[in-house]
Amino acid sequence: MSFTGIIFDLDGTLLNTIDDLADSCNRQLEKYGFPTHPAEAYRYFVGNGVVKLVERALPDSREAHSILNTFIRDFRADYKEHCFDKTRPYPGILELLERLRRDGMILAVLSNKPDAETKKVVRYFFPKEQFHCAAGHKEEFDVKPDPAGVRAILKKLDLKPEDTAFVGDTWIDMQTAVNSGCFPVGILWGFRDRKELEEAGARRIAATAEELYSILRS
Ligand SMILES: O=C(O)COP(=O)(O)O
Repeated sequence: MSFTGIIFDLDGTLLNTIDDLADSCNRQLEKYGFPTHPAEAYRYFVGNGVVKLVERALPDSREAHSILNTFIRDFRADYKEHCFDKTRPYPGILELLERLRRDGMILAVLSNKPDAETKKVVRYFFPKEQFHCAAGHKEEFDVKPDPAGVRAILKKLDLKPEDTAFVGDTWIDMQTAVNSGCFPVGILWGFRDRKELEEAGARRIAATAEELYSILRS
């Protein structure tokens, strides 16, 4: 396969965001008097966007349902303040992106994080010219695995799905690739395991950033 463009998932693929997401959400749970969760549990709460994350973290009670929207607002405000505390790029990621950029690849990010938070962390952790486009979830699109977000990026960057790889760490990302006609590449350093990626349609799977480079440039 030779690709012209690569779209990356963000949380669990480029950045290890789990501790800041868990800390922010747990702070709100404490504030509202609900039980908190270990950071490990958030590996399965994260992936389908902020609404699902909060629904999974809150108890299934009338009281919790009634404060859902306020809770989401408070969580987002807190996360915006703390999204750089413990978050870091995974090993080898900065070098991998720089190599791909020097090779002339067109690089983009598509996250289920809200668009404002996505742009904020991408601006903070990566050089300005690294990505041709970085987008999160916007009101006008459904979240991944709906292909609308990918289609908007392909259109904006004048890329064809068959020339584009989609790289991610969850079934949601692999299904997004399948649904949009991009080539699904799974990675193993994120929040989920090989079985989940294979069952969701991953065509190749990388265990290290070096291996990912070989897959993307083979
Ligand atoms: O915020 C989420 O649910 C996940 O974000 P991601 O799409 O970058 O993994």
